[in-house]
Amino acid sequence: MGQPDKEPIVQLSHVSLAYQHGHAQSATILEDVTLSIQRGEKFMIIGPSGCGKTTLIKAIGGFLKARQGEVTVNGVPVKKPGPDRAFVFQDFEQLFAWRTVLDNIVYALQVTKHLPRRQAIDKASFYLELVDVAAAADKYPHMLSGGMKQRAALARALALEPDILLMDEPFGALDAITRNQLQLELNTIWRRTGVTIVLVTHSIQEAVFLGHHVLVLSSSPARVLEIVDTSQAEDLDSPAFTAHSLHLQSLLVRQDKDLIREQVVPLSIVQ
Ligand SMILES: Nc1ncnc2c1ncn2[C@@H]1O[C@H](COP(=O)(O)OP(=O)(O)OP(=O)(O)O)[C@@H](O)[C@H]1O
Repeated sequence: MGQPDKEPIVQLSHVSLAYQHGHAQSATILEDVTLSIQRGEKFMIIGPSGCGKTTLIKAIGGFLKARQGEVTVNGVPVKKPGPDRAFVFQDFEQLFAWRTVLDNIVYALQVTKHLPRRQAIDKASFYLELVDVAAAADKYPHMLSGGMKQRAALARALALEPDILLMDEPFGALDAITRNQLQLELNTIWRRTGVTIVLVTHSIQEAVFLGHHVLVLSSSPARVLEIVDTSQAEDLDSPAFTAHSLHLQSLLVRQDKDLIREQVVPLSIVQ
């Protein structure tokens, strides 16, 4: 696996966060979270159900404001969402239902990057090819399988050419075979684009397979339990893969009964 640059692109410094509803505030969700994400790395986030994984990437995305501490991207404090950060969610219904796949991307490029239509079509077509969904360019979202919808959502996010791709359980609702294919393809896309990927997952195996680093959050309020270097554990049959998987499982064993149930035996990845 290639190594990311040794230069932080995202930094969280003592970030604490609660949800604000008018004058009322929720319980603390993130507590004193400090971490660095290197430019060009694949950074995975795991933790117990409901601990605050989505909250953390939304804070990086600029959708939530820290109550204490600071989130910076490229050294600049994050105040709001920006085109340097693109999201892919678990939900299959991320695309506009009334636009074709191609038009979904063209529209995003026109609104966000103010590209002329011809240029937007060329760029959209390039990224549809890259994620292998060009054949569906003229289809509407309801005509696509779940896997194709996720490919299209990924193409739209990549077409914005963000510095950071923020992915919230992007493969969580897919069948095992499609999920494995998309994991492999995400690695290929990452090699071709070098984009920094921050990905939330419930799967230890996915985290170890894809990640250079895996952040393990504690149960509520979420604190950093450990950041594990998994950059040498891409090979599913390797002792490193099994050792990291077991280590992560042991970290979570008292935190989340859903993760305890997950098998740590390496998946057979479909090539
Ligand atoms: N808008 C909101 N207002 C108040 N509380 C919220 C809001 N959104 C999320 N929460 C709470 O914040 C906590 C963390 O939620 P979050 O979605 O970040 O967790 P998660 O780890 O991503 O969850 P999951 O494992 O289910 O995907 C939960 O207790 C949740 O109920």
